[in-house]
Amino acid sequence: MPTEGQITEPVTTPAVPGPPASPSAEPIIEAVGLGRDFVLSEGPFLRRTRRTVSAVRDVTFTVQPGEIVGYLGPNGAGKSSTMKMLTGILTPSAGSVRVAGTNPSRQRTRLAREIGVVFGQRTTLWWDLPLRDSLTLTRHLYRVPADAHAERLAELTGLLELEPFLDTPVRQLSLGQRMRGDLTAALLHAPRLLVLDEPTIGLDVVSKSTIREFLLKVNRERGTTILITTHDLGDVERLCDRVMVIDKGRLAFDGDLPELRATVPTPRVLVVDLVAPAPAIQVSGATTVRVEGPRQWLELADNPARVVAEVTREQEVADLTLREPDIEGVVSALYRGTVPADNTRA
Ligand SMILES: Nc1ncnc2c1ncn2[C@@H]1O[C@H](COP(=O)(O)OP(=O)(O)OP(=O)(O)O)[C@@H](O)[C@H]1O
Repeated sequence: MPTEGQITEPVTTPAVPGPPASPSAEPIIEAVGLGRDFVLSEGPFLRRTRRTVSAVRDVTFTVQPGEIVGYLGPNGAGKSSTMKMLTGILTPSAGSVRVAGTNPSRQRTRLAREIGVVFGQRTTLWWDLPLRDSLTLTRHLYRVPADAHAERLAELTGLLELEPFLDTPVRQLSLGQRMRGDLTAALLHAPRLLVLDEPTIGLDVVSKSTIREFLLKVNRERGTTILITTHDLGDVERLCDRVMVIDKGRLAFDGDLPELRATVPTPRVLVVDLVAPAPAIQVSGATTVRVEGPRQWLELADNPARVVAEVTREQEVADLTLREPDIEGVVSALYRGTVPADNTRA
């Protein structure tokens, strides 16, 4: 079904994918002071008032070729509005954006050669056609040469295990199968940039894992840059070199996962399994925060090696696990606004 993200004009495409990105390359995305307002009419007829909602405000960032960047934020934060500006669906109200050397809203056809877009909640495939026919139509839309199409389709079919359902109408595919089809359609013209809006939404753990591993492979082997919005922090942990967090339209964080963890003082936790239940362990440099039978949880304020040495010297230990700060806790603290909004690179 055509969606607002679907490309409706035929475009030409190079026959072979470009080489992996070099570190000195130009940014593939460059947003400077990007903003988007919506004017809403509210209230009863004849007494309508106009209100302006700033969905995106003064957002500045660059993405380099070959990066995998997560674009996170709570509901209504401005993620989709940003994605729509990057893909040319919306025109910015303020600032500027360049994507793959184009002005997205003015050069949609040129941009379409360079990017692939997947919206997890919608499909760009033809609902009533078998997946194979849908992908053939995509080939014509992008004017991919037949031999290059056959080669890429074979490669993507192998990687995403599409063979068993290539001849099934799209409407009969499971969500996970459809998503694999959508990813194939988005990549058949070998774009340099893949923009993904919630690509794992509603999928089971196996399908999520298949898609994550596939995306990593595409990034590593083809150098495809990936920008992904997701509410699934498993996607972030497995895929993203870098995350940006947007909140109330503004960029609240831009950095890598260790930097993100460091924004919230969440201690590391040592989980100790004793051979038998015992009173709460007392060691310097750690606080026992929970005891359940033989298992105890110690929040570390000190070097784990020193605490582990002391615990094992004084207790009969069956097993030990060191848990890094939970990324989910860090992100929800950011969403709640308990972290100062000055953690951006821009
Ligand atoms: N077409 C529109 N008209 C009016 N307001 C809009 C429009 N699109 C978005 N908004 C408003 O802009 C703000 C940001 O919305 P946006 O869809 O970009 O958020 P989001 O981060 O993608 O949210 P979600 O995670 O729920 O998809 C919200 O307040 C939303 O109501």
